[in-house]
Amino acid sequence: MVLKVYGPTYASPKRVLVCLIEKEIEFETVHVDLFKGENKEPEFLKLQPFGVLPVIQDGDYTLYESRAIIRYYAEKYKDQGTELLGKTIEERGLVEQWLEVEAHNFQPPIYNLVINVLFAPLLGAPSDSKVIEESDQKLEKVLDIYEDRLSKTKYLAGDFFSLADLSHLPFGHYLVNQTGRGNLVRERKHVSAWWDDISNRPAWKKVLELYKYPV
Ligand SMILES: N[C@@H](CCC(=O)N[C@@H](CS(=O)(=O)O)C(=O)NCC(=O)O)C(=O)O
Repeated sequence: MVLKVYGPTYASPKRVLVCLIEKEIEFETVHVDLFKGENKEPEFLKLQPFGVLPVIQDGDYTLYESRAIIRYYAEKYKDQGTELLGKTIEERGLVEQWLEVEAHNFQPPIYNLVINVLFAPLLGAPSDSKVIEESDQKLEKVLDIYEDRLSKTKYLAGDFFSLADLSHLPFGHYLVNQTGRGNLVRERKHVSAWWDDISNRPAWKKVLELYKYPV
């Protein structure tokens, strides 16, 4: 049975897809239409009770939460494809640290901008200007910390590409290309060079080619 990834056009499922391609793991995708509410259907909720994407089915093994899924496959296929977890426990610690930073400091403000700058106007919903302003301010501070870190090491966990860098791709793509705030990256020399490096990796370009973002 081939691994099934439910999504796949949305940002968090793309985090899983790019990891599977880097690890040279075969998979199929199952489209779930969020705009039609298919993620709230009883059948889907049996797989993912929180009603969000992605979820994977690998034989009789089911897993959700994109960062849990990429950690699982990066470990399970440690010796296949791109090495993504570092070579020592100290490097692994830094990979985990920056994975958490991405989840708790990088993605949330970008998610708020995607909802309020990108989706709200499309759906005829009101945008929250206070949330937009707070998200811009939070991102400035976060990216200043990234600029300092990336002035010392080529990648976030060290001088090697890892799961931590990979995890930034789906929402970094929104930030740089679709929120009108790409300048926040471009104004920071090391962050800009890092973004160009990781977003030009063949695996990510393949994800963008095969699975278009919904907007
Ligand atoms: N922490 C979850 C977040 C999943 C999530 O919020 N997915 C969004 C799609 S995306 O924002 O990641 O592109 C979703 O399904 N949203 C549907 C909904 O919120 O009803 C993960 O990383 O898997």
